This record gives sequence, structure tokens and C-alpha cells, in this order.
Amino acid sequence: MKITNYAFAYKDQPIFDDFSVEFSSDYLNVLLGENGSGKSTLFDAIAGVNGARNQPIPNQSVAYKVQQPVLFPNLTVQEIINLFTQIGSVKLETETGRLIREDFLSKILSRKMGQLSGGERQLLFSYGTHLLDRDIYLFDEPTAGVSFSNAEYILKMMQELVDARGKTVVVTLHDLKEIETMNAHLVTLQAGKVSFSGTKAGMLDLAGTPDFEAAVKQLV
Ligand SMILES: Nc1ncnc2c1ncn2[C@@H]1O[C@H](COP(=O)(O)OP(=O)(O)OP(=O)(O)O)[C@@H](O)[C@H]1O
Repeated sequence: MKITNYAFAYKDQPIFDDFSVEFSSDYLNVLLGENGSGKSTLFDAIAGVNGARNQPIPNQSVAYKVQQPVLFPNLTVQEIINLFTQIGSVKLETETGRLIREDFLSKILSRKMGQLSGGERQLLFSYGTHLLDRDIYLFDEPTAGVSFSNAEYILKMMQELVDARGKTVVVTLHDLKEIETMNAHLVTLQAGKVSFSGTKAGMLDLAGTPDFEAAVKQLV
């Protein structure tokens, strides 16, 4: 997925100007950047929900897990899963998606959305989004508030969307430990510009340090 020369401003605040980025369908794409660097705004633009007349990549079907899903507080977990399977299909469930459902979601099926913890909500909506059949998948901070072991599940499920279903998947993260061992395509944003795009090895080379966290800090 390639975006070229995209511009977007919120009323009086320009966010992107002549912005270009490419996300690979060969690897899981991890979008990194400081708070306010424009990650969610970029996702909104790709999904076509930012109110801009010009979408950066028109005619693409996009599945989008927003940062803090707050939908239907009195629906149960089972009912939300039913909604996702009606729009998508249970046949699209990946191996790790099945584990998330069986080991975790199945235990809270009768719980109402409004009673879920932040981490439980992330698991539910990340799982549900992966059941949709789209070209591009955007997951905004799917591991925020999620325990380390469940975050591993979520990222593995996203990797399966790439490996088993050949999808373009972009995920924003803040906890770098979660991707320390992953072979991801990293993109860093700095004040509305791409400051790095490539592999972890490329990032370490560019930053001239063997320390991943230090390299990311330099490049966001
Ligand atoms: N609806 C809006 N109207 C005006 N300004 C906005 C709006 N949404 C976001 N912004 C501003 O745009 C900038 C980019 O915000 P965005 O949410 O894209 O950042 P982010 O990289 O996703 O941050 P975070 O990591 O904190 O989620 C910020 O300065 C933010 O205050």
C-alpha cells in the first residue's frame, strides 16, 4: 500500500503535508511515533473517516480497530462477536484467533461491553476485526492495557493475517518490548513525516546503536 504526497489539516493545524509512506504486504507493519505524531490521523485518513475529501488510497477496503472502541455498552461479548461474524466470517478465524476465542473470550461471553476492562476490550475488538474480509487492516494500539502474554497472542494473530491471508496489516504500538523479536517492517513518524522505514537491522544501522529502544527513540 503506497501513499504519495498526501496533505491533511485539522482546521488550523496542518498534520500531513506532502506525506508519503509505503506499507509492505510481506511483513507486519509497525507504526511508531511519539504521542501526537499523527498515527491515528493517518489511520483515519486511510479508513476514510477523517472528513477529508481526498482519501490517500481510494477504492481499498479497510478493516479498522480504532484506539478505544466504545461501541454498544449493553451488548454482551457474545453479541459483539456475532456482529463481527455476520459482517465477516468465522471461517476467516486464524489459528491464534481461535486460541484468543477459546482461551480468553469464551470465559467472558455473557459480560457486557460496558463492564469490560481496557485490555479485554482490545482483545475482543482485535479478534473481531480479524474476522472481517478486507484488503487492509489497521489496528490502533491493540495491545494498550493488554498483558504481555495476551499482547503476544494479538500480534501473532496479526502476523497470521499477513502470512496466511496475504493481507496488508498496520499496527501502532508504544511498548517496544512486544516487537523486540519480531521480523516486522517498522515505520516511524515524526511531526507528520516518515523518519524511518525499514527493518530493525536497518534501523539499528541508521541509528548507529545495537540498542533497539535507543534507535527507535532517535528516529521518532
Ligand atoms: N479531531 C481533531 N481535531 C483537531 N486536532 C486533532 C484532532 N484529532 C487529533 N488532533 C491533533 O492532531 C495531532 C495528531 O494526533 P493523532 O491522534 O493522530 O496522534 P497519535 O500519533 O495517534 O498520538 P497517540 O500516540 O497519542 O495516540 C495531535 O496534535 C492532536 O492533538
